[in-house]
Amino acid sequence: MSSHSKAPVVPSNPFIEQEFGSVEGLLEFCHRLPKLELHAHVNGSIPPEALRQLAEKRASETVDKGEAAKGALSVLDAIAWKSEFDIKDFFPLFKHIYGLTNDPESLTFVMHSVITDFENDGVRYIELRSTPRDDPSTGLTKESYIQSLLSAISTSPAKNISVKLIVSIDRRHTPEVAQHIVDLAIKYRDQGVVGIDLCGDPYAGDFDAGPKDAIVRAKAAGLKVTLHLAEIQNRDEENRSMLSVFPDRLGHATYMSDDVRDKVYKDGIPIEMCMTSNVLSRTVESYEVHHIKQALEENHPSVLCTDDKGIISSPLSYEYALAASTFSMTKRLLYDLSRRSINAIFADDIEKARLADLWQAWADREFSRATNS
Ligand SMILES: CNc1ncnc2c1ncn2[C@@H]1O[C@H](COP(=O)(O)O)[C@@H](O)[C@H]1O
Repeated sequence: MSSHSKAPVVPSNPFIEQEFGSVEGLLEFCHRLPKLELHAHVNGSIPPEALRQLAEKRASETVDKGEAAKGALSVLDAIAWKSEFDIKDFFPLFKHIYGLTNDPESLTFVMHSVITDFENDGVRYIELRSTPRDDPSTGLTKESYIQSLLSAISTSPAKNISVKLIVSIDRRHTPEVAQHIVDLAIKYRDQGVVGIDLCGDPYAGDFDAGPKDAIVRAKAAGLKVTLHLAEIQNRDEENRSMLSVFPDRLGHATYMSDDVRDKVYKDGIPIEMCMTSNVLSRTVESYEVHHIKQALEENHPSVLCTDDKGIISSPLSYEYALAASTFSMTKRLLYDLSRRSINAIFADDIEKARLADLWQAWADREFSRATNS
């Protein structure tokens, strides 16, 4: 098996040397910086070591589950691809992971690994998202899937991170399934569910004929909504229809026509930016031309996120470091970017105030230290 790929290389330049001393200094700062993660898919965020452990455990079990293990090991192999990768190669990987994360025990293991992994990277608040699934082979239902994730959140050993759940609808889901998922999100909203996401292969499904009505109902019920929008080109009609449901945040928002971008910017809808994921899946050519550049220049609310950290191998601290290196961002600008992301969270004002205090205390220590030294 090929070895697992490394996190992206953060290039140095004179600005980085002046502001952070070195790339190591930059990475150390970005690791220490308190961060929020608002766009992370659970099954795409499983640390490779955890996936391997799960696969090895399954391989030692029944014949059928051994097949699932083989599939997952092939994902670990695929993770070493990088240079030949494309967004169309991405979605088939998940069916292999799903063969392993299909009962409460494995879901708990996975959630604990994912949460601890983000905590260890200095993430202090996370909204994890996941698509509820049935699996007749284990008796898993969409409802027991959500219950398993929520119960894993409450038993997580990670104590320095606050965790919420966004329930995802897949673009391939029928309107009935989408409505059922919204029912479940409403049912569990007092237990940690904060919103609904629309995700999945952007080449599949049809927003108007599929999940739109369910998402309108979710909004009417007071749930927050985030939509993967414009991840690929030539979806202008769909993008306009998506904006008509008043999403609270957008994922990616890469290929917006002028009128769509004008509306998104005018309405100040925060965008979850996943730079490495976009570059590796080739929906964006390079970090330098990533659309976060324009958003930062125009002061549009932008949140740095990882998307599928288990597959793309880039922790959130690296996304900050890459932004600093690419767009010459100072320590203060990185802090402000992270701090402003608090405004975009789906949790209530009490949680926002708690986080604001946490961030302020960090800044007081960090920046007075810098002034005093
Ligand atoms: C590359 N960018 C992306 N664009 C759209 N959807 C994505 C995605 N990355 C992941 N997913 C969605 O998240 C699911 C895996 O996590 P959960 O099973 O929900 O936890 C994938 O099946 C896909 O539907």
